[in-house]
Amino acid sequence: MDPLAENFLTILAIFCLFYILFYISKHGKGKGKALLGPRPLPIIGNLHMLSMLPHESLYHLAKKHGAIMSIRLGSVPAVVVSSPEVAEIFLKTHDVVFASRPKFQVLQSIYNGKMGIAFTEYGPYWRSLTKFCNQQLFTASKIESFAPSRKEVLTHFIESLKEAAAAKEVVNISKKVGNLNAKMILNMILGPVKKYEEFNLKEIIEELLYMVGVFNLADFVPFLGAFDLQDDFISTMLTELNKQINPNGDIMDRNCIKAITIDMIVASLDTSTAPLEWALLELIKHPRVMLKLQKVLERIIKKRMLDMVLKETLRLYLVTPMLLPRESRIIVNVWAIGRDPNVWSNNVEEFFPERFVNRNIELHGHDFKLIPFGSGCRVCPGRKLALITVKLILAQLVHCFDWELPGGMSPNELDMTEKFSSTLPRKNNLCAKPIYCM
Ligand code: HEM
Repeated sequence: MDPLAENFLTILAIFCLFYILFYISKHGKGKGKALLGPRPLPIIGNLHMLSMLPHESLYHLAKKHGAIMSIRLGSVPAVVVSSPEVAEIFLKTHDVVFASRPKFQVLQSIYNGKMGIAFTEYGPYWRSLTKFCNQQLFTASKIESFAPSRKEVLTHFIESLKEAAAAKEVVNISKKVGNLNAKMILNMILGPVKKYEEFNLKEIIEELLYMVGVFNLADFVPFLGAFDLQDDFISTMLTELNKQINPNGDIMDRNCIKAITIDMIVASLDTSTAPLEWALLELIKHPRVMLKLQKVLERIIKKRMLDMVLKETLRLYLVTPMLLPRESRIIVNVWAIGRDPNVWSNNVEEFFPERFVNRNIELHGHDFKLIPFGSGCRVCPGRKLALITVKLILAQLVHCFDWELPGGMSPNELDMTEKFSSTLPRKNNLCAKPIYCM
């Protein structure tokens, strides 16, 4: 971005931040008081107050200090947002001002100098790539054109579960569902599965999510040449190869296509698997909801209950509990918003999908009570694809099978511990015995 424009946006961001803080101190609960927050220590600021699950620590701090709270991450001041009203001010009213991402040095080498979408600063380059993705890759017709490929992968998956059911085997659902989801999505991004299986991409990506920065993906994924050129995302991007994408002279070159591909793969694999695991786990824990869902799936009116189960899962188990980082150090704690009793009533901790009956809350970032995909211009561009994949897999898992826990374990004994990685998965894999029920 032009340095002048960058400076201007920074000044504007600071101005808006002060305006918002002033507005809230005048009109909010703590009328007349300065912005509250826990007292920072020298050098480390409030870092000592954050546990391995920082969204939870921030949630408890916000209960004490308010829905907008100042903290210090070392010497860096940050503002933590924990209510739908304040989230709306940052993500809608002043969206563009807070839309940039911080620069992560370590990512420069991974992306080989050319960034993709997810970690790129807000500006003409990001806008052109996002526009291209929305208009060429994530269109309804493109997603629909992969329905037969999704169906084929799903049929194999169901067959393998049927075999496990016949043999009374316990299956590692986390792993199986992760592989299925990866196959569905990678088919769409890279082309036919056989080709990338050779590179063990799933494991490479998992490692990347943990150890961002220690390898160059291109070494492991001999770029492009290995893939069949069907109408997958890569071949669509290749139609633009070396073309100028905006009047600033940015070019869609190989590195740019590579960076978008890395973004899509990293952003899609575990993100879609985690909600599936959590949803199935909650359904096993709540046979009442499981039965209700199985019954409605037998009838035509299946969509609504499935939607409600998914919304309830995404309310309680946020894949990115604090969205992706924003340059101006705004932390929107969507995990805390999902547990706000003022929004969800006192049974916030309970898995109760029926709370969505007669509540017209959608998942696309317009309703700030539930924003698992973020909101505003940085909203997740893959959300429609993710919702289609997750619903399709969940419906099959529940419609075709009952699930029994191994070793006579009761649902209440299920381990609900979260693991803090970029996608907040369960700490331990979910294992259960499928019982074919068709
Ligand atoms: C259940 C699955 C998913 C969830 C919960 C999810 C959630 C999110 C969230 C919270 C953000 C950040 C929004 C913000 O900062 O305001 C994001 C960004 C992004 N997601 Fe997803 N995502 C999912 C699946 C996918 C899939 C399937 C793809 C692509 C194939 C994808 C591609 C991206 C990209 C490229 C970005 C960066 C957007 C930007 O910075 O402009 N996501 N996602």
